[in-house]
Amino acid sequence: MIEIHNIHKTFGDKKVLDGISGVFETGKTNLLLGASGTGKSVLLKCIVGLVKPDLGSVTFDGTYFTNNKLDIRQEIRRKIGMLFQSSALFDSMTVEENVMFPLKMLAKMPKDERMDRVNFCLKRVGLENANKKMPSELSGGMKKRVGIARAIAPDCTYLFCDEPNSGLDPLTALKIDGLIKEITEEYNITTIVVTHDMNSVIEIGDKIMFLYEGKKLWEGTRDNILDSDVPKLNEFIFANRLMRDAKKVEEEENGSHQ
Ligand SMILES: Nc1ncnc2c1ncn2[C@@H]1O[C@H](COP(=O)(O)OP(=O)(O)OP(=O)(O)O)[C@@H](O)[C@H]1O
Repeated sequence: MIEIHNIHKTFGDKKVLDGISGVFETGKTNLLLGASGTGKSVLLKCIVGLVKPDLGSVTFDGTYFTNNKLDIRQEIRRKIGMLFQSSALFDSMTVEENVMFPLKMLAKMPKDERMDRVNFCLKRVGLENANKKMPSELSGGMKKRVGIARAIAPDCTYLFCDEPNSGLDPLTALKIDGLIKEITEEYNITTIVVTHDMNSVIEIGDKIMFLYEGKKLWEGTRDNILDSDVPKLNEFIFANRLMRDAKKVEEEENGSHQ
């Protein structure tokens, strides 16, 4: 479980995060949802320690992270896997070398054990025969899969995904979402996904935090998001025609039951 308390961040005179608190649960896919520029990525970076909040704290499974001693922060960082928007694979390395990379950096693991772990992770994401391929030979969806394999390779406890669906067709996006959710549940990790994709909300939103202009306006699950009474959230959701239709069906069904 990750807890954040009263996170503030300002760049120059622009307040980007304005006192955000909340809990991200273990074994669940926790979404940070909001329109472009609302501070989702900055909040994610504050949580992983890539950006220092001006005020506020982050706690990983009860261990205080922000401003703690370097060795404690490093210990927590070792348990974090990251999947970046662009997949961020090393273009000059094969798939196998990309997934091996964090194992070489972080773990004192014998070579054959490292290789077993790489093969295990590639198999888990459905890429068992791609070891020797170069990133340039892969489709967007395959690159995301390699990114996921690399993120989970060091046996992560926390998984952070920044817009994992960007640039993917809807069917591939669905598969990547499904894979993230499956892995989260299978290994009981705490996953945070930054997204503005309503499909992801409906497919994998176990817990959703909606941000607007640096503030948390709503928190809930995919089961109650269509019933929110927060105007800014409704504006965001029902900009999507399918969501408007879903709401209409729900209202008609409720009407017919009364
Ligand atoms: N290092 C930085 N220096 C100055 N401003 C920044 C920096 N990082 C982010 N910002 C600003 O903070 C605001 C929030 O950015 P952020 O990337 O968190 O938005 P977002 O909600 O993730 O949007 P998107 O969905 O488009 O990625 C933006 O106005 C952005 O320009």
